Amino acid sequence: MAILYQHKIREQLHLIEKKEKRPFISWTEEWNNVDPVYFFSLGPICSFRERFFWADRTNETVYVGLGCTYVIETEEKEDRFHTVETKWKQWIGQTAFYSNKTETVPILFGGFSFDPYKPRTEKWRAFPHAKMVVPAVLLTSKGGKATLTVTVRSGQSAETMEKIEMLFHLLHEERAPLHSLPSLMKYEEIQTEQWLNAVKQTIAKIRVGKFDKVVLAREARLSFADWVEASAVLGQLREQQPFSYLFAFEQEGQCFIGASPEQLVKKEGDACYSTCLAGSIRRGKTVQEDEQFGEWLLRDGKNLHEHRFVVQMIKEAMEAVCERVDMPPSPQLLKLPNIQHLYTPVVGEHCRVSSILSLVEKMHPTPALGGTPREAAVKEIRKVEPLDRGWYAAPIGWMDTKGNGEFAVAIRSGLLQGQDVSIFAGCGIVGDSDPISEYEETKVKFTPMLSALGVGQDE
Ligand SMILES: C=C(O[C@H]1C=CC=C(C(=O)O)[C@@H]1O)C(=O)O
Ligand SMILES: [Mg+2]
Repeated sequence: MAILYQHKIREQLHLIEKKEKRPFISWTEEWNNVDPVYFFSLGPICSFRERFFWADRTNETVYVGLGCTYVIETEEKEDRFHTVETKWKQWIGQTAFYSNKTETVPILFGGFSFDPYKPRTEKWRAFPHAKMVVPAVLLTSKGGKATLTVTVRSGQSAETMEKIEMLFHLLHEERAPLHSLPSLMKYEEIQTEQWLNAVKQTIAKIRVGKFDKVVLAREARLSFADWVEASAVLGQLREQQPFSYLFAFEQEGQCFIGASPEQLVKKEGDACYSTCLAGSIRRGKTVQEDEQFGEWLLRDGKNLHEHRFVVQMIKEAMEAVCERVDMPPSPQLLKLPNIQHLYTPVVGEHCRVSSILSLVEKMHPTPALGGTPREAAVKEIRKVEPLDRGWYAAPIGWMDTKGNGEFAVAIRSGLLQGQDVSIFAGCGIVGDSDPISEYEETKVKFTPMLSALGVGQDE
C-alpha cells in the first residue's frame, strides 16, 4: 500500500512540477488511517527537523505536520497577526493546489508569544512573537478519515520525497514502540517567594481599585537523566487528558507541548465559538467529595468573580463582530482529570470577519490569562511576574485557506529542551484571593504536565 502511494505521489509531483509555473505545489490524497502520535514520532527518524501536532478536544480534527516548506515568522509586536494573515494570503496566491477525491485543504499551523513587549529570555529563543508553518507533509484526520498533503517548493520535490519514502517505509514496517520517558533527576519550583510577593502586591493593588483581575503565572523546572522525546510526552497526554486540546510545536529540537482545556476561538464559515474558563478547584478523592467541591465552586463568590470578567470580555468581543451571541446565563462545571473549572461556552452567529486571525487578535489575551482591564493587567504582569511566558498562555492553532480554523490557549503546557523541561501554570488574582490558595491552585495546574512526564506531584 505504502509503496504504491510512494510511486503515485512521486509521479504526480513530477508531472505537476513540469507544467506548473507557481513557486509552490500542494497535493492532497486520501490516505489510510495511521496513529497520529506514531506518525509524529517518525519525524526525526526521517530527517524532518520540524514537526507539530494538534488534536481538538473531541479528537474530531487531528493534524500532524512534518518538515517545513514555508515559514511565516515575525518579531513585530502590534502588527504580528496582520503580517501572518498577509503572508498567508500571498502564499496561497503563489501555490498550485491539487487534490484527489478529497475536500481537505492545506493548513497553516503555529502560535504566538503571550506578550511581545516582554523581553525574551534565552529559553524561548526558538519561539518568535509569531510563527506559523506549512509542513512538507501533513496528516489530516477528520471524523476518522485521513488524508495526506505533500507541499513542496516547485523544483525541490526530490529532497522531500526522499524523506517521505523513508516515512512510508517505516509505516509499512512493524510498528516500533514509542520512546520511553527518562527518569527525573531534579525538580525545582522557580522564584516561588518572588511570585508569592507579586501575588500579595497585586491583591493589595486590586483592593485599592488599580485593577479588577490579574493572572499571575510561575514556572517549575525539571531535569531528566536523558533526552525527553516529545512523542513520549504526547502519548501520555493523550491517555491522561482525553478532553483537552493536544498540541506540540517543535523547532530546532525544542518542543512546546501541552494539553489545554481552553478554546480561544474557532471559526467555521460565519459561525464562531469560544469558551470562558476561569475559576478552579481540585477533583475530590471520593465521588462525594468531588461533588461537594463542584457545588462549592459553582457558588463561591471569589471564583464566580474571576469567571465573570472572562464572560464579559468574550461576550463583548463576539458581539462586536457577530449578529447574535448565545451563552448560558450561568457557568457550568468542566471536570478534567485533575481539576474542575467554571465553564461558559459561547456561540456567535453571522460573524462578519473573514479570518480567524482577526478573532484571535481581538480575543487574546482574555481575562483568563491576562486580566481586567486588559492593557493595565498585561503591563502589570510584564512588570511583576518573575517569568518569561514565551508561548505559554498564548494562542496556538491552525487556519485554512478559507480563513477558518481553531486556536486554543496554550496552558497546561511545558517546553522540552533536551534533558530539561520547564512547565508553567497561572491563576486569576482578584481582590479576595488568598496567596497560599492561589499557590496551591497553580500546583494542581502543574499536574497534567507532571503526570505526562511520569513525575508524581510530591517529587
Ligand atoms: C492560567 C491558567 O488557567 C486559567 C484557566 C482556567 C482557570 C484559571 C483560574 O481559575 O485561575 C486560569 O484563569 C493555567 O492553567 O495556567
Ligand atoms: Mg483561579
